[in-house]
Amino acid sequence: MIRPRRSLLFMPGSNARALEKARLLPVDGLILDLEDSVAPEAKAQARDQIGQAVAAKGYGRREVLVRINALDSPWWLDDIAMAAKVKPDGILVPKVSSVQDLSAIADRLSDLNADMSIRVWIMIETSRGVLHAEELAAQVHDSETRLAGFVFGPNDISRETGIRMLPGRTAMIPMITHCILAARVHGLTVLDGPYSDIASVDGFALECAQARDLGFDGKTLIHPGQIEACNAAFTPPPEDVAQARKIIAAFERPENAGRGAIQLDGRMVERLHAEIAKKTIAIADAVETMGR
Ligand SMILES: CC(C)(COP(=O)(O)OP(=O)(O)OC[C@H]1O[C@@H](n2cnc3c(N)ncnc32)[C@H](O)[C@@H]1OP(=O)(O)O)[C@@H](O)C(=O)NCCC(=O)NCCSC(=O)C[C@H](O)C(=O)O
Ligand SMILES: [Mg+2]
Repeated sequence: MIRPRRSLLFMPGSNARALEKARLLPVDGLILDLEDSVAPEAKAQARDQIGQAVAAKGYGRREVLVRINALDSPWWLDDIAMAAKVKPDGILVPKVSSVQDLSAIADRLSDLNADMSIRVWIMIETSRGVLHAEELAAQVHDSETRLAGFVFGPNDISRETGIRMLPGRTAMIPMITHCILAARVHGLTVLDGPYSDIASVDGFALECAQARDLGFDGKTLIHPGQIEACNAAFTPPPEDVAQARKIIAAFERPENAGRGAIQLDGRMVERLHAEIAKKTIAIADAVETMGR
């Protein structure tokens, strides 16, 4: 069954209250952060806190990822060792730019004898990472890499390139689309980065709708107030589900058995639309099963 990843909420590993609160939040996943939201002097305490929280296993069906520090930092080896021990669903590695980076992560996990259930997610948030996105995505075919998906990182992209983060993201769309295409070619999940203006309800709703329409599978969040709108944007609405069922039923009729294209309610529908319809239904069913 498809695992819905409409909403994954980042929270600083140093914030005990947030780690506790997350057990009840209606998100599809959590990203317990050791990187940018944790000050250097708080890294060790945050690592311990995340280790205890993950080991306690109170997050139900929510997918739990631990974002470790970047490979050029002094902390990533301790971070990954903690993750190997407490077994979250995955680690999220920031600023991955090359296949060599992915190999370094795989080698370290292997040296630690880490359970193969721990998947590797990478943030595409450097210019080199974007340029190498297809090569990186292709590594999913090497099971040793454990690669599960991409998370786009607009803040770091903006920092490195000078591209400004503006409503509508016009200047960033080419690189977003490049990453989504790379992910799709190799069957990876791809999640949008966070939206920082937590006070802007309308701006956030627009960005969620845009992320969905660009083809992202879901979006990462930074505040509980963003969950509901994000889930709503990435949940197929009942009318789309009803239409999807209608398309599938139409192609199952004996008179349409040999046809590639049919007319349904005044529109042309092809078998590729039946494939899309099946995915819509699978996501809707999975969301219903999760009960959110
Ligand atoms: C942005 C925040 C620092 C705001 O925190 P705060 O001022 O405390 O917010 P509120 O008073 O509105 O909080 C209300 C209650 O909600 C809880 N809360 C807040 N945020 C979270 C959260 N993320 N997860 C769980 N719970 C949260 C508060 O504890 C309050 O609870 P209560 O006490 O019961 O009232 C803060 O939201 C925050 O730290 N957000 C996450 C920041 C983060 O993780 N950043 C890193 C990821 S984004 C990134 O790195 C960029 C990316 O890499 C890129 O390059 O683009
Ligand atoms: Mg970043």
